[in-house]
Parts: sequence; C-alpha cells; structure tokens
Amino acid sequence: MTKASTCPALWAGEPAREVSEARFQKLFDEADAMSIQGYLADGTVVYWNRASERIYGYSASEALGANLLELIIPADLHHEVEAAMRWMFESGQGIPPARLQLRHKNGQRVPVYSSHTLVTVPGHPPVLFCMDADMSHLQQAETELRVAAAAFESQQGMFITDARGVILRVNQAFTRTTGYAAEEAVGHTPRLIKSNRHTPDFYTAIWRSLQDNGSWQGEIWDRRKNGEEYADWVTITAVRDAQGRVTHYVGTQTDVTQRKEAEAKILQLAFYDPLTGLPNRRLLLDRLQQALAASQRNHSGGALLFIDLDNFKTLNDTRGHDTGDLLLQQVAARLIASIRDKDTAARLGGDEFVVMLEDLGQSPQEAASRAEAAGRKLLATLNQRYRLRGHGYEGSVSIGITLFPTQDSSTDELMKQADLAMYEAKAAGRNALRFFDPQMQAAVTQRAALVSGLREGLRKQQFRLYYQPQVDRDGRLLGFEALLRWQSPQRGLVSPAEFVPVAEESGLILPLGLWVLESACSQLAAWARQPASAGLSLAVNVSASQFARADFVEQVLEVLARTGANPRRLKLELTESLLVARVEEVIAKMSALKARGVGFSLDDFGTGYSSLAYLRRLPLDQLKIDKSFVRDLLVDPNSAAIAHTIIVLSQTMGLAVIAEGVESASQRDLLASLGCQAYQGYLFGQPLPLEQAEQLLAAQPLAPAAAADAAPA
Ligand SMILES: Nc1nc2c(ncn2[C@@H]2O[C@@H]3COP(=O)(O)O[C@H]4[C@@H](O)[C@H](n5cnc6c(=O)[nH]c(N)nc65)O[C@@H]4COP(=O)(O)O[C@H]3[C@H]2O)c(=O)[nH]1
Repeated sequence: MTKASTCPALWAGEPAREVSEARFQKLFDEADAMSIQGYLADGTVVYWNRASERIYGYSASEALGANLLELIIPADLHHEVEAAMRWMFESGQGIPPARLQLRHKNGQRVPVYSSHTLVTVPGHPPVLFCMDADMSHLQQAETELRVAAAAFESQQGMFITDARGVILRVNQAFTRTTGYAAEEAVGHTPRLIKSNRHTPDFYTAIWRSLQDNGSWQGEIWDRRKNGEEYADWVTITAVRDAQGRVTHYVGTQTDVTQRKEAEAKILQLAFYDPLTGLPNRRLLLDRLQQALAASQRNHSGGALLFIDLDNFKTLNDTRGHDTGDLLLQQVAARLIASIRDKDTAARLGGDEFVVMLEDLGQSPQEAASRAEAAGRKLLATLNQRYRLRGHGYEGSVSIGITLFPTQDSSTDELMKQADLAMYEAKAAGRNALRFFDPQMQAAVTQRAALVSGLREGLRKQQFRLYYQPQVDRDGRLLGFEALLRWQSPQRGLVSPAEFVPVAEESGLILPLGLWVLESACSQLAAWARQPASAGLSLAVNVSASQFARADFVEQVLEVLARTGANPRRLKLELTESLLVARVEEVIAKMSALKARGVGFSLDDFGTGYSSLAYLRRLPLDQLKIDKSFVRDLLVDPNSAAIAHTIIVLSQTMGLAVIAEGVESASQRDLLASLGCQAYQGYLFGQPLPLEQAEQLLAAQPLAPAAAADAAPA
C-alpha cells in the first residue's frame, strides 16, 4: 500500500523488483549532493553517478573502466587505499565512514565525507560502493570561522553587542584593557567602561552615526575597572541581517593613551621651554598672530611686553648656571602668577621673557595705560627679593612695551619694537619700563655699531690707559688709578661709562680686562725701574665677569710674572656686584692673590647691598667711598653720615679708606675731619695720559709710604 501510494505509475503492472531497481537506479544517478561510485576489487570503476562527474570532474564515460587509484586517489594515499580495498573485499565489509581528501581531475584536493558499502550479489563479483558527500563548503565555512575566531582574539579589544547594545561577547584584549572579565562585561552595555569626560551629546552623536551610516569611529576616553581613565580609538560597526535590520554591533578599541602621551610630550617639546614650562618663541609667535588678527577684528588693543633680567649674565657667571636656572624658574612662576588666564607669558631663551596681553580696550590710550599698569605690576613683582639656594638675590628687570594693532604691524615687527623698547629701558638705568618709540631704532643701531667698533678697537689697539692720581691727606702722591679710554678714530676719546656696560654684555670685557691688566702691570714694572716712581701703587678695575673666570687667579699671576711687576704695587678694584658670587669662591680667589701680595679695594662702597658679615670675611685692604656720597656731602646730611660710617667701619675693620670724586677743598676738608686718609678726584688731578701723569709725578712730592717703599728699589 505504501509503495503504491508513493509511486502509483511504477507500481501498476510492473514486477516489484524492477520497479525498485528503476527507482534506486534513478535515486543513485541523480542524488545531487552525493557522489556514488562503484568499484571492483581491482579498483576498476563500474558505476559513476552524475554527482561524481561534478565533484571529481570526470564524466561517466571517462571514469567507467578506469582505475580508482588513477582517478581520484592522491598518490600519497595509494598505499592506504589499496590496503583498505583489500581488507573490505576479503572481509566483505566496508570501512567506517571518514573525512578524506581526494583528488579532482584538475589536480585540486576535494574534501569529502566518504562511506563504503560492499555489495555482494550471488553470481556476480562483489562491488564496493563509495558514497562521498562534498565537504568543500563546510570546510570553507570552518576555515572562515577559525579565522574569525583568531581575529576576534587579536591585540585590539573587541566586543559584540546585540541590537540594543547589550554586550554578548568580549575578547581577551578587551579584558586586558578594561580589567573586566568576559562574565563581568556580558549582559552590560558599553556604559560599563564610560568615563565622565564626555557630555551626553557626544554619545548621542555616536548612536546617530551608527543609525545613519552603520558605523562610527573616533577617540573616546573610557574608564578601566580600577577607575583609571584612558584614551581609546574606537570603531563600531552595525551588523545587519538580510532584511537590513541591525542584529549586532561589533566594536574594536585600541588603547591610545601612550600615543597621546607621546603626542603631548612632542607638543611640549616643540612649543614649551623645558626649563620653565612657559610657551616658547614658536608658540608665542603663533598666539601673537592670532591675537593680532583678533584685535584687528574686535578693534581691541593688546600689548607685547619684552622683559629682560638685569645683571643676569653676572649672576650666571659668578654663581653658576644652576643658580641662574633657578632664578629663571622663579621669574617664570612670578610671571604666571601676575597675569590673567587669557594672557601669555613666554620665554624666548636666555633671560628674555615676553608677556602678551589681550583685550586691553578699544582706544590706544586705554590700551596704553592698562599695559603700563600691567608692566608696573610686573616690575614690582619681579623686583622682589629672590631666594636662590639659601642666598638672597636682589633681581630687577627692564621692560619694553609695544602696543598692537598698529598700521601694518607684523608679528616680527612687534617683537622687534618691544625688544628695542626694552633696550631703551635698560639704557635708562635698568629696573625701568619704556614704550616703543621709533627713535629707539636709531639707538639700537648705534649700540650694534658700538660693539663692532669695540671689537675692531681691540684688534687695532685703540685703547689707552689714563692715570688719575690718588693722594694722602696732605696731597702727596700715593699712586694712580688706571682708567680705560677708547681712542676711536670716528668718535674721539670715548668714556668707559659708555662702553664698559656694552663690553660686559657682549663678553668683550674679558679680552679688554686682560689688556688693561697687562698694560697696568707693564707700567708698574717700568715705574719700578725709576727710584722716583718705584713706590707708586696702581689701582686697576676688575669687572665681575672677569673675576668670575675660573682661571682669573692664574691669569693675574701670569701677567705679573710676564711683566715683572711687583704684586704689592697692584691694587685690584672690585665692585659690590661681584659679591653676589659664591662667598667661598670669592674668598679663595682673593686669598690666593693676596698671598702673593696683591691688594684689594672695594669700589663704589655703600651703593650696593653687601652685608657686613660678608664684608668682614673678605681679605680686603681698602674701602672706596663712592663719588655720589662725596658729591652730596655738603648738601645732604645723609651722604655725610654714610661717608662717616664707611670711614669708621674701615677703621674698625683695620682697612684703609679712600674717597673718590673729590672736586673741592671743602669736600676734602669735611672728609678729612671725618678721618679720611686718602683722596682721588679732580681736585688733585683728572685722569691723565701717561706723559702728563709722569709730569705730575715729577712735580709732586710722593707720600712717605710711596717714597719709603721706593728706597730699597
Ligand atoms: N664727577 C667726577 N668724576 C670723577 C672725579 N674723579 C674721577 N672721576 C671719575 O670717576 C670714575 C672713577 O672710576 P670708577 O668709579 O672705578 O668707575 C669706572 C669704572 O667702573 C669703569 N672703568 C674704567 N676703567 C675700567 C677698566 O679698566 N676696567 C673695568 N672693568 N672698568 C673700568 O668705568 C667707570 C667710569 O670711568 P671714568 O669715566 O674714567 O670715570 C672715573 C673717573 O674719571 C671727580 O672729581 N668728579
């Protein structure tokens, strides 16, 4: 009944065996996914269905009669297959089904799942039927799965969510980065790792992009399980089904914190000064460019303040670069504390700082007065005492200001103008503030000419020593102070007051100082050869940077040796600015020279800020009362009191004292009444060229000290 109902046509009138035969024949032939082959014991092909043609590439007519081994068995399996065939035909059973890699006509491997049945019909040779299911697609799918699984376990953190954003899977890299194990993350949304750095709008924008474009990528700050925040480069892709509905989201994340840190470091190096952390020149110029554009747009003024530390070079030379660096850092800190958030304080290098102020007002007058107020505030802040490695330091600054916008003012132009104004402030006596004015340009050009003139002057021996007499209380000659003059072919005789500060700043003071020392010592040696002048002393000015040189002592001794001058006749005049140096070093140098007989006088005494405790430790011979006190002696009781104090001080310390700048007899008399022992000034003689100094020498009696000393020579 069953057969009739399934196949009535075949059933009607046909013998059952034939119907069955025909049915199975058709089934075998046309089974689309199943290759069926029949083999005799020697491997001869006796059956080859249509699916076999497709899977192995041989048509039935090619295959029938051929041998199994030659057709579809790869050479490396021949042995094995022969053995299996033998076993099957002998045992009358098929071997268990298995996955095999057989061979296509084109030589490629064909993955199949193969089962074997030995069919024995009495009176016929047994036939082995192989039924092979093509596994190519399955194998490819498996490979893809393996690749996908490997990819999922890549170095990047990955998560897969459902369409609602609930995490279904995360990989190990995700766990490594976030600190959340898979079981802790699954079931949550990515909000699990959300930091507080972004606004809700940020996340809304991500969802919108996912809906509109199917993907989003960008940088997100996330938070690890331990609370640490980190920067992530995230890509999220929507996965859609055949109907275009989102089924999943796949997210990958790469921790870019290190890269961001490196970027920040590079940025820091490129745009900030490493010593002070302030913006550097490049960043300042960039901001100035923007400020300039903004000020032109908004008609609101700004200002550029160029700030230079006074005497920084001396501090650096005398107390060392470490101390100099400390000062720069403290200046930077004070600058930042004194300006508004929107202003910029930058360091250009060396001791040069720039402050840029914006939004100072609509009118140039308003901008100028606000810039001046800011400049004054900076002056006051920066001039307060500094503490450098346990020592106090009185620093001051000079500030140059220029305003913007002005007609066609470029950033370069503005920087130059502020710089010029700063030089003007310096020239005005330091600790000052100046606005740019075009005439400054000329002054600066002059200064540059002065430096090159000095350099040439040294080369062409245009410097001269002048000699100003120093006398005792009876007007008798003790010796001279050597004072430098520049005999410039263009400018005539130039005073050191004009060129010494420039020589100090440009470093030319070192060769110049050495020249002075050599000339003075040669002169001493020449005088020593004449009994009339052998007892004279010669005072020589030494600048702070000259004294600070590590080889200063050797330099002096070498000059003394070379010229043959008597060290006892040489008196080095030091200024108080030199005393900012390390005390021990100053004392060591002075002591080394003093041990050879060289004397020391402290110049401009009373004008600086030397502490007495400090002074007492220095191996000095003489204090020099500054000419400013001498000048005001008769009109200002304060000056008289100071002069008196210096004289008393020198007596109590066992030092000699000399007053400089004595122009009148009344000044001399007053000083004498206060106990002063020695004098220098126009009253006794101007600084003179050598011949005139020697004429004076011939005409004037020597002081007993100088004369007595001369006797043994
Ligand atoms: N008003 C007035 N002035 C008087 C009188 N007597 C002398 N003077 C001037 O006072 C200055 C004294 O020198 P100083 O204080 O060491 O001041 C010196 C010294 O600091 C520096 N200088 C001069 N020669 C050298 C040098 O060879 N090396 C170094 N490093 N500095 C030097 O230049 C400064 C100025 O030197 P000068 O122009 O020669 O100025 C000299 C001198 O000409 C007076 O009665 N009234």
